[in-house]
Amino acid sequence: MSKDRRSIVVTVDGQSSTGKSSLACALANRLGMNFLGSGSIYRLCAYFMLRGKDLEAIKELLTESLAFKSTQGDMSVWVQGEDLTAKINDAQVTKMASDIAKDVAVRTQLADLQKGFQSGLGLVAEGRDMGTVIFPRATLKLFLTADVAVRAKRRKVQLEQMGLSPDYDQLVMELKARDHQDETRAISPLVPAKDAVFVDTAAHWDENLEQMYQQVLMVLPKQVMPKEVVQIFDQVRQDSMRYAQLGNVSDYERWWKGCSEASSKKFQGEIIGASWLCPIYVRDFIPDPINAHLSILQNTSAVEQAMLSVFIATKPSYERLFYVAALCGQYAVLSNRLLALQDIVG
Ligand SMILES: Nc1ncnc2c1ncn2[C@@H]1O[C@H](COP(=O)(O)OP(=O)(O)O)[C@@H](O)[C@H]1O
Ligand SMILES: Nc1ccn([C@@H]2O[C@H](COP(=O)(O)OP(=O)(O)O)[C@@H](O)[C@H]2O)c(=O)n1
Repeated sequence: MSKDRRSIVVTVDGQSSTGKSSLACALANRLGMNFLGSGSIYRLCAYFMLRGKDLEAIKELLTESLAFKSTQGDMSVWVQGEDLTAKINDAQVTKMASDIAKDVAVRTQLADLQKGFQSGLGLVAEGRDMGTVIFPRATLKLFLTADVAVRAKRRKVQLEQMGLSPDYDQLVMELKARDHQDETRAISPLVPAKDAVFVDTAAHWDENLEQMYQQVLMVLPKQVMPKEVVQIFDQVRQDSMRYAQLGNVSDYERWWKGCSEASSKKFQGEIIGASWLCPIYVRDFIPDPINAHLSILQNTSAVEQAMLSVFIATKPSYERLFYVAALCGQYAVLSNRLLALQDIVG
């Protein structure tokens, strides 16, 4: 069965403390998509079980009132309006979460809850089995890695910020033990999906986020665009690179004019309003507005960013939107007239 073009899911799997939840939550915000923190769901389940609640009641409670919030590089978890982030990160809940995660009844109930997050514009789902078990047909599967020493150091800082006092050596031992337990369990073990893209998160947080965002930009348009738009897009991409190398803008404009007229005829009525959207977004992505026209030609990923932004901003049907976005992309790459853009933006 082919992947459903309309359903965008980005999965972020990986070992403990590689940055799954904080990076995936920030990525979801940047993309304007829903976020699912499956690790927190296992932690909450353990937390409420320790307080005597049964699985059904926990599932109901979380379905009704679970919320994730992203705050400056960290993610917080709220249930019934209460921030439970620190409480679900203490050592007892952490160990219990990994223990109950081996239980098939727990996994089945929580799988239903997790799949329910797939609505709206798209979903970024974080956890250990998001790409392998819960969303095997995801649009993009990222798998985060980092050395255990790096992870333990980060986890120590994170827990200290929550008011806890962890010991570094103890954390290294716990991380290794939990990784081993998660990797070797019989159901849904922590393994990279066959089609996963690896991201080493040893780098700076912003750099990791940018890298993940660029991965989305690379796959998303092709995943959801109709074939004929993919062809247009590829052509724009190739030609823009060629012309950027040659520095020959006028030939490029001539080509675009013909192409644009043909597209306008083909998608008549579909492109209303599109011509002004793209310049606004491209302007936001280009750090040096004076040389924006050159940057656009030299940096084709700006076109992809523009397309994605238009997609996020307008939210109509994917088909229609990507006709618009592809044409916006052409416009951005080819128009090459900063004054005209400013005139349009006003
Ligand atoms: N470069 C980085 N990449 C990912 N996380 C980082 C980075 N630098 C610091 N961190 C911090 O590491 C901690 C662990 O990240 P978290 O998202 O909770 O990991 P996980 O969900 O994989 O256990 C967080 O406090 C996060 O802000
Ligand atoms: N999709 C998931 C997410 C978490 N889990 C379990 O839940 C525990 C806590 O997950 P977490 O993502 O909050 O843990 P960290 O990676 O933050 O250390 C893990 O040790 C796993 O055993 C899982 O089995 N499947």
